[in-house]
Amino acid sequence: MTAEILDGKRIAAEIREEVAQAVKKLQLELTRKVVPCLAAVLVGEDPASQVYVRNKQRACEKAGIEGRTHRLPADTSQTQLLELIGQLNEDVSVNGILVQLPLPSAGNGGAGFDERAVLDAVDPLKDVDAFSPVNVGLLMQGRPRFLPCTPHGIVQLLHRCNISVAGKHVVVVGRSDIVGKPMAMMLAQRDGSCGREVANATVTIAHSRTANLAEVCQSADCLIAAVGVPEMIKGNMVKPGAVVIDVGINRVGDKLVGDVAFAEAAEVASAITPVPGGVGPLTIAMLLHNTVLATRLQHV
Ligand SMILES: NC(=O)C1=CN([C@@H]2O[C@H](COP(=O)(O)OP(=O)(O)OC[C@H]3O[C@@H](n4cnc5c(N)ncnc54)[C@H](OP(=O)(O)O)[C@@H]3O)[C@@H](O)[C@H]2O)C=CC1
Ligand SMILES: Nc1nc(=O)c2c([nH]1)NC[C@@H]1CN(c3ccc(C(=O)N[C@@H](CCC(=O)O)C(=O)O)cc3)C=[N+]21
Repeated sequence: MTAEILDGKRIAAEIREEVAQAVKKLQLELTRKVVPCLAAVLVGEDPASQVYVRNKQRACEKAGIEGRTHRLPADTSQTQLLELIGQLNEDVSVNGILVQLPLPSAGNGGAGFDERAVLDAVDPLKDVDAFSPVNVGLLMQGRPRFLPCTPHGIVQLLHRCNISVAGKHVVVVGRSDIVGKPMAMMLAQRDGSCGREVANATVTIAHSRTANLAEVCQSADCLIAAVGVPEMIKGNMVKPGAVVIDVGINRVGDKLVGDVAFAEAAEVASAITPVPGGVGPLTIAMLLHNTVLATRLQHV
């Protein structure tokens, strides 16, 4: 193996420590004691979400943030879910709201959800995922309030590993609202609003309809895989010396694997993120960061 392993876990710990300091600093600025509070809403039993919720709760506690998880059964109705979000919006002790995606689809006891309507209901000032239309719009315009956690984590990882993508070709495989789309937008920014050092990339977005995906990937100086298909990016799709960022979290048997065939890709790449211990921990660190930012917006 030749590639440098980019230690997301270590960098996430560094960021979490900074967040813990930011919590203390905020508390010194305020006259009455405020403990930042993140409310997560988990409907049903999506496995990637379960991992996330578990790790998030621990990380909150360590950073001096209160984590509350609202677990709802898969057959919860849209109205009930919207009612809970309404309560969390009103509750001044709640600073950040996160609705775990994906919401259960119709069939497993429930009628399914209108995901868009649910995300629209979250108060934009508490929208620590940055999924609400206001926050997506602000990001598109290059004046973000909250940056979405996973892409922001990747920006931080690149920056803190001294990897610049300015002028380079980045291929993002995946165009979801949660990872691929905002990732592509952030890396193409000209003005440093999403992290100066990593902006100015030339970005290609690839997806399930991309023709010649292997060739497109081979042309990437930096390849970011956010697909949700275990180990679909093979070693021969990676350009020698490329930086490979694996966003995928796939449970295969009792193991977590990424979207990249790690061992093969690590033979070719100059640097690569592992799964676990890569992007996942950074997502959580940036969520904590956003929770403190939200608390500041609401109190200062
Ligand atoms: N590490 C972390 O912190 C996080 C990890 N994840 C993980 O990242 C992965 C992606 O998540 P998410 O973005 O939400 O996933 P989605 O399922 O929402 O999106 C997947 C994207 O990949 C594309 N795609 C699917 N199959 C192929 C294929 N064979 N070839 C090319 N493109 C393909 C889809 O294309 P099309 O649009 O055409 O359907 C779609 O754009 C998952 O494993 C998820 O668990 C997610 C969030 C955070
Ligand atoms: N509204 C919403 N926002 C999200 O950001 C969101 C979501 N819904 N739904 C699910 C996906 C998935 N996701 C993960 C983030 C971190 C880990 C994580 O910490 N992974 C560890 C796993 C360690 C382990 O427990 O084995 C790692 O990669 O090292 C996992 C999964 C966020 N997501």
